[in-house]
Amino acid sequence: MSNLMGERWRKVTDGGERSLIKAPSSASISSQGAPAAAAPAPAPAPAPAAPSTSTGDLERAARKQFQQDVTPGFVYVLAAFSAMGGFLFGYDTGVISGAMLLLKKELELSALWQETLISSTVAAAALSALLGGFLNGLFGRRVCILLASFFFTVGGIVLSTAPGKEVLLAGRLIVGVGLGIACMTVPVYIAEASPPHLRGQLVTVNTLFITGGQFTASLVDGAFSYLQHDGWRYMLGLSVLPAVLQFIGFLFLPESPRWLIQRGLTQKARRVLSQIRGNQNIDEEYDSIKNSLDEEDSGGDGPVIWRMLTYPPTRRALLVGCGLHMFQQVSGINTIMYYSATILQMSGVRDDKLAIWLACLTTLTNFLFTLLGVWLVERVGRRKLTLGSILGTCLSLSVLAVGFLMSAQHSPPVTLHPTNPSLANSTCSKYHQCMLDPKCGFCYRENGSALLASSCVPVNKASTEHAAWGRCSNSSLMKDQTYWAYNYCPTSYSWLVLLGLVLYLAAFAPGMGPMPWTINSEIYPLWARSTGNACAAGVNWTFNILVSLTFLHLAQYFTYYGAFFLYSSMALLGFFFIYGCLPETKARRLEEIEALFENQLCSCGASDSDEGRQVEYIRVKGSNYHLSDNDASDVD
Ligand SMILES: O[C@H]1[C@H](O)[C@@H](O)[C@H](O)[C@@H](O)[C@H]1O
Repeated sequence: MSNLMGERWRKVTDGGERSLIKAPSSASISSQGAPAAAAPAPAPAPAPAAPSTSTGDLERAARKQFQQDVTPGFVYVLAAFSAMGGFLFGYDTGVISGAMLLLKKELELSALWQETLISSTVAAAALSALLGGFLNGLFGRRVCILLASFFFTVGGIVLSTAPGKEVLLAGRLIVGVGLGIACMTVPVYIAEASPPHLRGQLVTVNTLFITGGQFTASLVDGAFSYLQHDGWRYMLGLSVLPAVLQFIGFLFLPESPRWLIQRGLTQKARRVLSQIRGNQNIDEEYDSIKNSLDEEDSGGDGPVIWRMLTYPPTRRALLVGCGLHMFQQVSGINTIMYYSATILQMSGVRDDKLAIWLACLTTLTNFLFTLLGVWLVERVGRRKLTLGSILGTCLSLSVLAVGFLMSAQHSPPVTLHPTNPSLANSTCSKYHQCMLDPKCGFCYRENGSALLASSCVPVNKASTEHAAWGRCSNSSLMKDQTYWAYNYCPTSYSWLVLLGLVLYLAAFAPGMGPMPWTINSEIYPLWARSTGNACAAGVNWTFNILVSLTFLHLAQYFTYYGAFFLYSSMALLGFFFIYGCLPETKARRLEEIEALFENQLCSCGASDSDEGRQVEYIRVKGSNYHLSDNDASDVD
């Protein structure tokens, strides 16, 4: 279990074999591989002895040199083709909201069918992400990505040609299976093919493509919303194009070198490594992967998930990985994306078409701030980026909640009680002010900033765009500055809600959006990587569905501001979790990262101050020693 020390082997040019790899923090040194709970408080790392300093310098110089070598363009092509999986993820999850507006009219879908069509994809994705872990280990990353693009293609064709809702459901399920496999495989494949100094950036590009897919979906939704008949077929079917492109691309792209080495296909692995590293010397990287596999102690026999749970470093990594995905979802990103149209309506955008186009602004903002994340990830590191992001997310959610609270407290009063026989039975008649009640809407006239003749009326069950009866029941009656507000109330605090929305996206998108995917792709040792990512992706989709299905009920029983305060408290909890448990993985080789989880969870905050500190190990006649424990003359 020598890699418990974070120790790895390097071949040096003079033919001697020396290990002088930095350990993650002083804590892991003091424990010397002993169970972390028993480890004393970490002592400051002693200064390395002279001989190792020079070799350490060599090591650093070599690493710097490696980073300065021009990275071959091939790795970018590989990342871009892989990230098309991310694009399809974003497109297929994003496009359905616009398609549903047309579908429900054309196929006369009940609320239950609408919900089923939307959530079936997410549920299928949750299950197939778990299955993807198994497929990844068995067939490799490349085959899994090919499989995912095949599912996306078939799903897209089925959806665009569906004669009825049952076939539509089948299409959505097929797309969901593709989604689950792609979302867990793509980050792993990119991480395994990237050089360490670019890994964070290239894996984060995958999330950039997710948000790019969501943005494209909102544009396509906007464009085809004018095509009332069959517009949804184009919306749902367009995803076939990138899926086919990815499939063709992957016929020519190589398998992950790390998976090949794990399967014993070493010659092939060397060939692939040379191909993706261009003219660089691959011996060092090859040896490091090979040695880490040879030294790997996967905690005994049994299914991988069992071995992960019974081996403390992987158990901790799994907890961190799944926790990150859980906090990503419970801080409400998908509610915000879904709810942005309403937020915009609250701010006075009443025209439906305009609201659709403005919703593109939300997805564009998400995309642009994810781009900021791509830029920041290798500069500030994963830990600081995620911490800053979740703190900002927590604060902006509070701004949103306060915005909703103020709007509720200054809700416009009901001034007109129209007489209608059905009114007597309706809960809407009991309200004295505009209320967010799924059964009622607010019909009013506006004169400048004054609201006149305002009444609370039941919503038309067939279309929430109109009231069940009265002035707001028909567009032709709604002249003379008469408006129908459903799901929102006219308010003068809409600016606060809008500010909260923009701040939220600016804070969430660079960190909490991409980092759970990026970090999960790098924290597990090779033997546990597919399973770890599969579980984490499963957690992501499970909480995604939980949060989106509960939002409306939450809002109903808990009020809108209550729901956002709840998300904000979740984000605060997430901040403490990340502060305590997430170590920095920036610029480390994948093979070094396991060592970061040797210490007890929730000791990572302490390692902030250790950043940049280099502690070196040497291999001495078959044993591991910290250099300071021994006479430097023992060194081989
Ligand atoms: O990382 C992504 C991204 O941030 C998306 O915008 C969001 O919709 C997904 O649920 C999430 O996993």
